[in-house]
Order: sequence, then C-alpha cells, then structure tokens
Amino acid sequence: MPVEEFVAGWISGAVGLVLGHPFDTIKVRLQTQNTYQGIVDCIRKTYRHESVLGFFKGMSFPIASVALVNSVLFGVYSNTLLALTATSHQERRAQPPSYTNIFIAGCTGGLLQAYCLAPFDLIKVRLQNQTEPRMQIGGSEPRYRGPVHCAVSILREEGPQGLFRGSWALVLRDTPTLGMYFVTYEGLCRQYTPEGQNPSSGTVLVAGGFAGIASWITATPFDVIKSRMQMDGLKGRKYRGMLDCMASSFRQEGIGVFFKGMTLNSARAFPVNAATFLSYEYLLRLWR
Ligand SMILES: CN(C)C(=N)NCCC[C@H](N)C(=O)O
Repeated sequence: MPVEEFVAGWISGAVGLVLGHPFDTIKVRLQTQNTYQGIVDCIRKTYRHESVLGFFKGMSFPIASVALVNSVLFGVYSNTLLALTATSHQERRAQPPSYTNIFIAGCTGGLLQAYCLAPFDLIKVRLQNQTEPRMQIGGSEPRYRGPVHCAVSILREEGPQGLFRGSWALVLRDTPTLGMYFVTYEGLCRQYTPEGQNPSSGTVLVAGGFAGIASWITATPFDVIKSRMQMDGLKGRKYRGMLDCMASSFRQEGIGVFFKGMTLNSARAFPVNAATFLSYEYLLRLWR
C-alpha cells in the first residue's frame, strides 16, 4: 500500500488548518451561540474580549489531529482509487479514472476520516466555544483547561460515548460531500489541463479552492447539526438525538438555521483547500 499519500495528506492538512482556524472559530461560535448579531459582531467581540488569541483557541490540538485525519482522507482516497482502477497517483494523469470511481473513493475516504475525526472535532468545538479570556486574574475560569483536560472531563462526565457525540451528523456531513470534493477538484483540473499533463500550480490552487467551497456549501446543514449535538451534554441534554436536534432547531429558528456559518465555511474553504491541494500535489511530485 503506497504511504506517500498519507504523509502528503498529513502535511497538507496542517498547512490548510493554520490558514483556516480563525474562520472556523467564528463559524462554530455563530452556529452554537445566539449572542452574536453576525460575523462582524462575533469577530469584534472575540477580539475585544479575548484578543487575537481568541481566534486561535483550540488550534494546537487540531494541528496534530486534523492533519492526521487529512492523511486518512487522502491516503484512503488514493488507495481506494488504486483498488478500483489499478492506477497509482502518477499514472492517473495518463489514464484518468471515471468520475464514478473518484466519487466512490472520495466517499470511502470521507466515511473513514469522519470516524477518526469525531472525538478530535468534538474537543475542538468545546474549546472553541469557551469565551472566557485567557490569563485574567480574578476572572471566571474556563471549564476546560486544554484538550487533554477536556477529553478526560468528557470521559468522566459523559462516558466514552460522550466523545462520539454528533458523530452520525459528522458521517452524514462528510461521506457524500467528500465524494463531491474530489469530483470537483478532478473535474476542474481536467478542464484546464492539456490531456496527459500535470495541472499547473494555478490550476491546482483554483480547483482545490472551488472543491473546498462546493463541498462546504453542501456540508453546512449537517455541520450545524453536528456542532449543536457536540455542545449538547455540556449543561445537560437538550436533544433526544440528531433528528430531534434538526426538528427543534428548525422549529425555533426556521430554515435559515441550516445555513448558519455557510458564508464563513465558504470563505475559509477557498484558502484552506487551495493550500491543501497545492502542498499535496507538490509533495507527491517531489517524492516521485
Ligand atoms: C466538506 N468537508 C467536510 C471537507 N471538504 N472536508 C475536507 C477537509 C479539507 C480541509 N481540511 C478543510 O477543513 O476544509
């Protein structure tokens, strides 16, 4: 089994993560807290209350974990394509796989990455939602002191299944959308690249950026439900399950609730995924 794709996926995931984390923090807060009037208000309050560090809350942890998860995504995607089409990454420009096979490989990568991502993503969301400023003498203490304390507290207070809260919504968010992610990326690369050649850096950046936007637009409804389910349990249980969360969010906030964070998801998706695909392609060409 070729492992370069896993390593390239790990490094490219870390690059994308740092670029996208501030967008992600604002998005998670808007999706789960009703105290902000919009993106600008959330940015202003976060900055005023917590300084620039507030935007990077919970980042140290995902930089290792999300990069690992990205490695699972890209590694499983590429190895599934290898199993389906008997072509390696290098051979795929000369013998392009069908979009159906790309979609199946993307969904497989998405499903497995969602499974690995679930506990890491839960901890990230819980830490991002702590609005207490750091290091304020006499100020209120945040509930979790860091990722390890957060994981241990969840295990103690909510049991092992607590670490997988929201994981069904995460699987539904990631499986089809990651199939679409790779189909969009490949489709755009093929459109703007002469047959049999490697796409230029510009094409990779644009195709990666738009693949990110397309996948995140479709992922947003389940992303909202996932984040709410992950926060549920912190102060008692509010929802009986994923369907109850969807129904009660819809009843209270209308259809618009499923699109909360869509602008931020899309704005974040372009730079993150442009950088992710560029570093991924670059590393694989370097190691060939
Ligand atoms: C719509 N979804 C879930 C995705 N496109 N996932 C792939 C993740 C790529 C990158 N780390 C990111 O966070 O955008």
